Amino acid sequence: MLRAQAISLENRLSNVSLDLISADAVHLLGPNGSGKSSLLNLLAGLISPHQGQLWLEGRELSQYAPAELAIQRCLMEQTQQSVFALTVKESLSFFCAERSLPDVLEQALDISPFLQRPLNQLSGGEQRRVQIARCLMQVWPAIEQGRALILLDEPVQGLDFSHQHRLCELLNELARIGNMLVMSHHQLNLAERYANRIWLMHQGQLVADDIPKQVLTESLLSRVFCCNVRIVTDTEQNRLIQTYL
Ligand SMILES: Nc1ncnc2c1ncn2[C@@H]1O[C@H](COP(=O)(O)OP(=O)(O)OP(=O)(O)O)[C@@H](O)[C@H]1O
Repeated sequence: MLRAQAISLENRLSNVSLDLISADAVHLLGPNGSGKSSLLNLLAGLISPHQGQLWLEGRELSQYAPAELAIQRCLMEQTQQSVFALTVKESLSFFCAERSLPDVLEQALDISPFLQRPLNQLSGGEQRRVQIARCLMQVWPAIEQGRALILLDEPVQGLDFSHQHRLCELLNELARIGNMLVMSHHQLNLAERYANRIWLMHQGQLVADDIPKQVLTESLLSRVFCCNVRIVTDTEQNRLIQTYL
């Protein structure tokens, strides 16, 4: 379990309290600048709150040694550029020692066709898929045991629709076996379909923490995103969220 109690970060986050439990698949939503990346960095233990406290499995997050955290929680940052001219394979082994790519990652992320190619010559979406694989492989033994904390900042950015769905299916499966997942993004319909809980940020505050049906409402989304939002239901009773100015 990960618990944040009244955490604040100067001018970025204000008085955020939340609990993340085993098997949670949380989608973190909110307008640009609302504090999503800041919150993920705090939950990862990369920065410390100016006020409030964070606990991971009952222990203060600040008490964990970096090496201890590195085998239990992973954070994929929104922008991550390789400074080395490595192939995809070299890049994966550089970050993940001798581990080979697990089959479930390969099935969802389709990386093997470009394993021998230089990372910096891949398309944006292909690079993103490698970045996700690298992040998950960092904590793969913990993931297999269902005790990892997986934090992903905009992992679907740049992915085509098929890979967006395949990634969300994979992540939900990892959550189902006990891992804790938080992923930020801007795709309301993905959150509706895949989140078991949504955290909605607005101006540095957590303004909603609930199941998709409670958070994804026309009135709340319109207010937070300053946009018109319409929710329609198709013939199979799926809710589809439309946005327009
Ligand atoms: N390192 C930093 N130091 C000071 N302020 C920062 C820093 N990084 C971000 N901010 C500010 O903190 C606020 C929250 O930024 P954050 O990156 O957390 O938002 P976000 O919700 O992830 O946005 P986006 O959807 O654009 O990625 C913004 O006003 C931003 O300008």
